[in-house]
Amino acid sequence: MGAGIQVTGLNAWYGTNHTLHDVNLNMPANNATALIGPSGCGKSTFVRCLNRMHETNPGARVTGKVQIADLDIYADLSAVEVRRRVGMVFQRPNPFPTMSIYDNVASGLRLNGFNNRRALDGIVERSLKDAALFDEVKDDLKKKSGASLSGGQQQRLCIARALAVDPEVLLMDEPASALDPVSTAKIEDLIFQLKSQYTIVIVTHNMQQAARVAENTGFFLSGKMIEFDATHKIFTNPSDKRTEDYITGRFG
Ligand SMILES: Nc1ncnc2c1ncn2[C@@H]1O[C@H](COP(=O)(O)OP(=O)(O)OP(=O)(O)O)[C@@H](O)[C@H]1O
Repeated sequence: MGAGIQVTGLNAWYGTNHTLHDVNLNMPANNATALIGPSGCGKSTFVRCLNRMHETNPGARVTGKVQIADLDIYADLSAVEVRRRVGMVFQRPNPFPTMSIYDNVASGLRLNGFNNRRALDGIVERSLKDAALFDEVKDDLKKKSGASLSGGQQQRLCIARALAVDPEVLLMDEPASALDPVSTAKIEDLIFQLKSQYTIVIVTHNMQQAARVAENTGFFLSGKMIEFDATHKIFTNPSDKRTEDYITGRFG
């Protein structure tokens, strides 16, 4: 099951560059939340604070609180435990190119010391099915490398790899922006299905995509969360003039 995410007073810096300013946000479990806003407003930085990746940048700093279910991810869990619970998919599909499809999906579990072959077979199959890729690759699991797949298939492979360790949250940073329209539609369908099992946070520049997949949408500007509300409200009747200017294309 997915877990809700509660962010309170979150600030983030790269060195002296204060990038996120006092962000407060409540993302319900088993929903998709879309994050929109102009380039450089801090969307990626924000999602990287949700799985403690931000702190891997030299000189980077985070203050405030991020709770997943009832656990404070900075106080109660190690970074490794957080990344087990919070999977991430990036803009460019990044499968391990020389590993087989099977080994790509199994990689996270093996890294955690999980080696039961029969159980691994079951998890790899389930993860590929959940990522809507199994039928396309089932005859080549151990024969083909991750790099031999199309871009859209590679992105679904990366989703399967993220799902294999059974996370509660899936972060997706512009997961379809490098894909063609057919592959994009598949990823959007997938997000819809995955919501029943995971809480999804998706960064997107595509407002139609946000409207299609997300129950709630947050609008970032200059590192601040300007408005967070039901997606239909954000796109039809936003409360803040700056949100309205952005969604109507008056700036950005
Ligand atoms: N590794 C880094 N080191 C220093 N500054 C960074 C780093 N990554 C991002 N920044 C800065 O942090 C700010 C927010 O960037 P971020 O990538 O979070 O924005 P974004 O909204 O995701 O942008 P885009 O939509 O273009 O991906 C920008 O000013 C950016 O220059």
